[in-house]
Amino acid sequence: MWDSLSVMTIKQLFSSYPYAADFFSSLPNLEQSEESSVGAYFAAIEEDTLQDLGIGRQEFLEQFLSFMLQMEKLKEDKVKIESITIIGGKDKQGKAEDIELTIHAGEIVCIVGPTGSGKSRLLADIEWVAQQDTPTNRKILINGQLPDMRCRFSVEHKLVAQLSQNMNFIMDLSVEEFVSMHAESRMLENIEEVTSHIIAKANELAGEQFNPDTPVTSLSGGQSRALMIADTAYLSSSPIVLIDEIENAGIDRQNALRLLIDKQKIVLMATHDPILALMGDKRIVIKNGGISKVILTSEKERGNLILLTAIDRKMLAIREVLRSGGHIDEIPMALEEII
Ligand SMILES: Nc1ncnc2c1ncn2[C@@H]1O[C@H](COP(=O)(O)OP(=O)(O)OP(=O)(O)O)[C@@H](O)[C@H]1O
Repeated sequence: MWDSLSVMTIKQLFSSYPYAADFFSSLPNLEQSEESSVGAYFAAIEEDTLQDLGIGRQEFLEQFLSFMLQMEKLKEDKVKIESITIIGGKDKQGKAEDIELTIHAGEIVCIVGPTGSGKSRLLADIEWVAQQDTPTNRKILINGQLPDMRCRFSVEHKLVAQLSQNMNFIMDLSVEEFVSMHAESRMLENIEEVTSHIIAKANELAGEQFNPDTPVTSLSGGQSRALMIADTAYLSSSPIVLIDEIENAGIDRQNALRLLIDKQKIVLMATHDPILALMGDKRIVIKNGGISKVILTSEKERGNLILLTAIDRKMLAIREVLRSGGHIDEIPMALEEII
């Protein structure tokens, strides 16, 4: 199998692999600095002269496979997250935030509040595993305890997958190359199948279709978002998913959220959208930089989701007419019929 891997594929594998430098430094015959040894190995892969570094191509790749498996195992052992706890800090005026909120694996928690109130800040506190060292002075516990500090600063122990409002690609790759590189780094067997599934799902979410050979740099904001949502849903192993306003991206947001929900994960989502907010188990209300209350989604509210979804479908249909250059007065069913 290894012999059939092209030098290009091996290079792609390493450039997408976050622990490539750790792997290279675990190899023998490294008298130079870590950085130049990585360079030396890269050059040797490129020129197919690994033998000169005292390691055959097959042996090199087998060592890489076993290294990757060890890293995955380490990650699973270390990052079994059952809960996160937010311990209150202070609001923008310095008033104490009197709260201790624990969120368990499998829960979906929405964050609501006016523009500029501090929703993204709360997500950032969780992403950074804040320890009273952010403007809010909040503290985040993992499984009820102070976290292992490695999970704050190392890519290797990263707990969080984040879908932020702004998303730009800077790589010169096609959509297919981008997704399959990620799938390869996750050591999946059916890379082609997973890749085309992710691209198909992303296209379901995005309004305007794109192809596997579309360069990632030419995707629109909504298309990039759709691709990252599908990619996160199928390939991310992070136990916590943070989502900042999927509603603004012009994508099918209910479908997007359904994709991201995983019984094992903790999902936190900042939103201004009543439908998404009611799809959560509870919602954190932010006011003036602080958590002002936490509301459990009631059965009555859930019941209203049916009506809200019908209104939303109507609005989507109207938007479609608008997007395709039609007249709004052509909509057959009136909005009053729903309400
Ligand atoms: N408790 C706090 N103490 C000090 N600064 C804060 C606090 N909470 C939020 N901020 C700051 O307030 C600003 C606005 O917060 P943020 O961007 O999180 O708002 P938002 O609710 O996400 O807004 P939008 O809905 O427009 O995205 C940021 O600069 C943030 O760092």
